[in-house]
Amino acid sequence: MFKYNCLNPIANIGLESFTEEYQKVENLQDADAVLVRSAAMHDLDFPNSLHAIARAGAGVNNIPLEKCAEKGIVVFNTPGANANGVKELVIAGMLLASRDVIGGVNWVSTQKGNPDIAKLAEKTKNNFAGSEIRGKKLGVIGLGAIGVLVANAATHLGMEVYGYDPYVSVDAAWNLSRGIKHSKTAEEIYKECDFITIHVPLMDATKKMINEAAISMMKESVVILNFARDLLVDEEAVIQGVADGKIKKYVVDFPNPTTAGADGVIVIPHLGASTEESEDNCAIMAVKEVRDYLENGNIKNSVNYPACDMGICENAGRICINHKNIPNMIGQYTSKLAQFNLNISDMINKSKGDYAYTIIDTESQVNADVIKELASISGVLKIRVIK
Ligand SMILES: NC(=O)c1ccc[n+]([C@@H]2O[C@H](COP(=O)([O-])OP(=O)(O)OC[C@H]3O[C@@H](n4cnc5c(N)ncnc54)[C@H](O)[C@@H]3O)[C@@H](O)[C@H]2O)c1
Ligand SMILES: O=C(O)CC[C@@H](O)C(=O)O
Repeated sequence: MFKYNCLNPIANIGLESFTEEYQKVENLQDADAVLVRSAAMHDLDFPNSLHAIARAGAGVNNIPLEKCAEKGIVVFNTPGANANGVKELVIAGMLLASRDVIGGVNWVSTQKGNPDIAKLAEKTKNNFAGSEIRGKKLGVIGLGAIGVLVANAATHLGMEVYGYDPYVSVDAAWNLSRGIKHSKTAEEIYKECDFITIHVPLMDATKKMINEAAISMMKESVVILNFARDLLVDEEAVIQGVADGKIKKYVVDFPNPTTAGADGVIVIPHLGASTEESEDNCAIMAVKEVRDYLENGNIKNSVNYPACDMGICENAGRICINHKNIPNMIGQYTSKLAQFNLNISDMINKSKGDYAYTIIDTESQVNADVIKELASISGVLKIRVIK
């Protein structure tokens, strides 16, 4: 029996794909796996029983990835599963920044019961008039799952789109519409574009990437859209830019005391992925990843351990080892198994940065003594017997 804990509400359609072999537990300390959305996990203590954390979403800045890797806990996310939901809200954000729909709707609600509202609206509507996005230049920083969809959708709306991503994947590049201009520097985007949208992960290297220096290169009346993470932007500098008349609007999906209620800022309460479809997609993918890992030892879409897949075990035994990426680990495993006269029928070893993962299938079952011997090897972080 496997136990899982949910730190946030996870869509039922995903949880329903856990079999009767799984039990939901209320306490993380009892869990083999945790499902999470945006709950902050940095200050939590993780029990030795915990093998996996699945983020039903893309951003993993709420999870201590290194601390997890050190404990042999594999952290998964669900790449692309909520990208369409975010893309649609980014398009809405561009429209809301271009035309004062929010101001207009708010004005109408102040006229409740006014029999002359229709006539008054015709006189007043000019206050809420705006401009169109067709023909404007959009700069997309970060061409991953979301950035590619935003860039392609914007070209279909008649925008001239510039894309910047020094680490763009081959798949993402293939998926980009041909009309998108490839910017080799972020500066080109800052200097050229009327709308700038960022879709990069929050990491040390990207923190406050939109800062005073970046803003100073931007065009007058630029619109900045941030559906990635608030800490990517120096929001004090943005608010100053709005006050100076340089920035027309800042549209952001992450409310905080700096931006809530600030002039020229449209703050959305983190709704990018809050659609039925995105929540379902993320939950289904997260549960699938957890099940494949707990039941077969396979890793797909991990952010702190390498991808590693040996399918379903058809042999007598399977051992999975999370370990440091240092020399001679495989040599030590094979010689320990040889000491116990265990024949290896299949084996795979993959690494990612400082960490590595090995799956070993054996021709006979492994007993507790073998596991104790393997676990005693320096550099082994976690060891599991799947079969
Ligand atoms: N508002 C929401 O509800 C919501 C939903 C999903 C994701 N997000 C946020 O959006 C981010 C992006 O999501 P995604 O699914 O597109 O992720 P992704 O991993 O598919 O794409 C991120 C892209 O950013 C690029 N990148 C990294 N550093 C860069 C840099 N310095 N300059 C330019 N590009 C850089 C990467 O190469 C990658 O292509 C997530 O990390 C998350 O923080 C927010
Ligand atoms: O779970 C959510 O609602 C938000 C998810 C989003 O921020 C992400 O990074 O995927």
